[in-house]
Amino acid sequence: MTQSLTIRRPDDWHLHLRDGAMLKAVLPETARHFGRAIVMPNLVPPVVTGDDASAYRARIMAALPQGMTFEPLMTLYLTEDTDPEDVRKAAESGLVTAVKLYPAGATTNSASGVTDFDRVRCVLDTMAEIGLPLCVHGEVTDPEIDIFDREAVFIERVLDPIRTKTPGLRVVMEHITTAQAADYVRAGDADLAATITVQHLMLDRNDMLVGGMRPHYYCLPILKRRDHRDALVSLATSGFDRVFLGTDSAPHPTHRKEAECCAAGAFTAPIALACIAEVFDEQDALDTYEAFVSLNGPAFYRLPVSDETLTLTKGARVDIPKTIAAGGETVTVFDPARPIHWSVS
Ligand SMILES: NC(=O)N[C@@H](CC(=O)O)C(=O)O
Ligand SMILES: [Zn+2]
Ligand SMILES: [Zn+2]
Repeated sequence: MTQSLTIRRPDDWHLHLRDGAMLKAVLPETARHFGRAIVMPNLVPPVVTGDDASAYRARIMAALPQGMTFEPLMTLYLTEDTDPEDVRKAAESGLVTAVKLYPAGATTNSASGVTDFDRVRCVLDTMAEIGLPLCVHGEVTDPEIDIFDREAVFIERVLDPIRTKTPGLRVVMEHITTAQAADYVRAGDADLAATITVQHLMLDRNDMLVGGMRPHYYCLPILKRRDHRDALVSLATSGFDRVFLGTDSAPHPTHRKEAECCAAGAFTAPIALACIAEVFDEQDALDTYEAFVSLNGPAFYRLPVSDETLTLTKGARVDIPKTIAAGGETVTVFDPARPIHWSVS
C-alpha cells in the first residue's frame, strides 16, 4: 500500500556546506529538498565578520545549480575578538540569522572558538537586545570530563550560567544528544530551543562500536546510550514546539573518515527527510512530522513558513547511494542501518 504525506517545504536548521568543490557537490543534495538552511560558519578560516558572511553567501549562491531555489541563512562564528557593532550591522541588514558559539577545541574546525565566556559578554548582550539567536555547540572541552558526559556538564557549567547572566538571549541548543538536554529545553522558556540530527534519532553508541568500529557514525557530540536516543525520539515526535530538525549534515572526504584519526561528522543531507519520516512512522507520529521539519524552526527564528509544499511517499524499500562525488574525492552517505521506505516524490 502506498501512503503519502504532503507538507510545507522543510528547512534545515543546522547544516555544513563547506566551500569550493565540496560546496558544489553537497549543495544540490540539500537544495533539492530544503528551502532554507542555517549554514554553519566553521570554514578554515572561519566566517567571523559580516564581510566574511557576505562573501560566503555569494559563493553559495554561485554554486547553486540553475533551476534550484534555496536560501542560505548565514551565521557568524563567535570569537573573543568579535565586534558587537559588526554583529548588529550584519543582523539588522538581514545578512545573518544567528551567531554560532563553539567552545574552543570542541569539534571540527573550532580552534578559533571561545575559551573565556566573559570575553564575549558584550556580543551576547547586543544579541539579547536585538533578538539575534545564539546557536550553541554544547560540550565542555575539559580533558577531565568524559566524552559521553560533555553535553550534560556543559548545560550545568556553561549554558545555564550564560542564560542567567544574559536575560533575553535567544539560544538554540544544537544537535542535542542526551536526556538532560531534552529535559533542559522542555523546562526552558520561549527563548530556548533545540535541534536534533538524523543520526541521533536513529542510532545509539552500540551502532557505532559493537562488532567493529564504524567511522561514518562518529560525529560530535558523540552518539550516546539507547535511553538517551529514546528521550530524543520522544521529544521530537511529541509535537513540542521548540524543537526542530537540524541535520548537522557534515561532509568529509571518505579518506578522512576511514583514517587512523577519523574526522567527526555524518553526511546525511541526501536522505535526511526520508530517514526522519521513517522514525516518525515507526513511532506512529507522522502527524507531528511537519511541525518538526517545517513549522517549529521558522516559528522560533521568526521567519515565515514556506509557501511551497513537498510530498513524501511510502513504498518498497528505497535504494540509498553509498557515496557522492566531490571534486576528485568521494563523500560517504549516512547508512541508516535499517530499511527506509519513505522517499521524497
Ligand atoms: N558534528 C560533527 O561531528 N562535525 C561538524 C561540526 C559540528 O557540528 O560540531 C563538522 O563540521 O564536521
Ligand atoms: Zn557542533
Ligand atoms: Zn554541525
